[in-house]
Amino acid sequence: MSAIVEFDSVGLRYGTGAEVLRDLDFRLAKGGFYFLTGPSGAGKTSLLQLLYLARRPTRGRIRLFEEDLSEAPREILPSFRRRIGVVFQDFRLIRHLSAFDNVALPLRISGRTDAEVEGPVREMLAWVGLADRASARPPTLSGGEQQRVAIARAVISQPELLVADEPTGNVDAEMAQRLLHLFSALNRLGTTIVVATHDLSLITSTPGAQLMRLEKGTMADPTGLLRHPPQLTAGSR
Ligand SMILES: Nc1ncnc2c1ncn2[C@@H]1O[C@H](COP(=O)(O)OP(=O)(O)OP(=O)(O)O)[C@@H](O)[C@H]1O
Repeated sequence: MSAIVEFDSVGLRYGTGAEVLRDLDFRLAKGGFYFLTGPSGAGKTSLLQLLYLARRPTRGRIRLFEEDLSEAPREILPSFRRRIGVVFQDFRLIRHLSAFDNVALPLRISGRTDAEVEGPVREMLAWVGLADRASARPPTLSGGEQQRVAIARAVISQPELLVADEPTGNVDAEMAQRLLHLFSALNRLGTTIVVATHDLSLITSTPGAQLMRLEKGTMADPTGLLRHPPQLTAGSR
């Protein structure tokens, strides 16, 4: 089985509190599209933070990109993080950079020249409906506009794994569908997608996507599909 993510008996606690994630055992297939749902406080953001290596589990093992990273030295984590695109719930845009420069950042970090960055960034800003806001700085953008910049930044470098925390929470239904098309297009190019959302319309309009549901820190997996996902390849749906 080709898994991009494997959780084995994973638990997470903050400080000395009770575990907020418990006994997580699941695999995500390379090239899959997953929605993560569950009530507020169920642990969705915490689980995503484990996925994009912002936290380490307090118990169990996590394999990502076929490497066991549970106890990997901190110095090697940035090289893995660069393979992951993240849409944070609170956007985390760089305030003093324009929308254009925020979106360009991952490409510049990977060594692209200004000439190579220009076209893709303009195209991506146009796709998320912000062609005319390229030079605006985040504090002058609305919440929905900031969210779209954050999404553009996360997908621009076609990461192997995209992790998005409520990525359509601040946009209207039409824009939410448009952003979902962007995720689906990225998925067809091979990116594995994990989206935490409460928005059922996103889930029902994405055929082939799988649903993960967290309840009080544990994963419901009644069909067993998360432990034994079917083989998926890019473009298979
Ligand atoms: N930094 C932290 N320190 C201590 N407890 C935390 C921290 N972050 C989250 N928690 C607790 O962990 C539990 C899970 O929170 P988490 O934010 O992961 O849930 P969620 O499902 O994403 O919720 P929501 O849908 O409201 O965003 C909650 O009980 C929360 O209070």
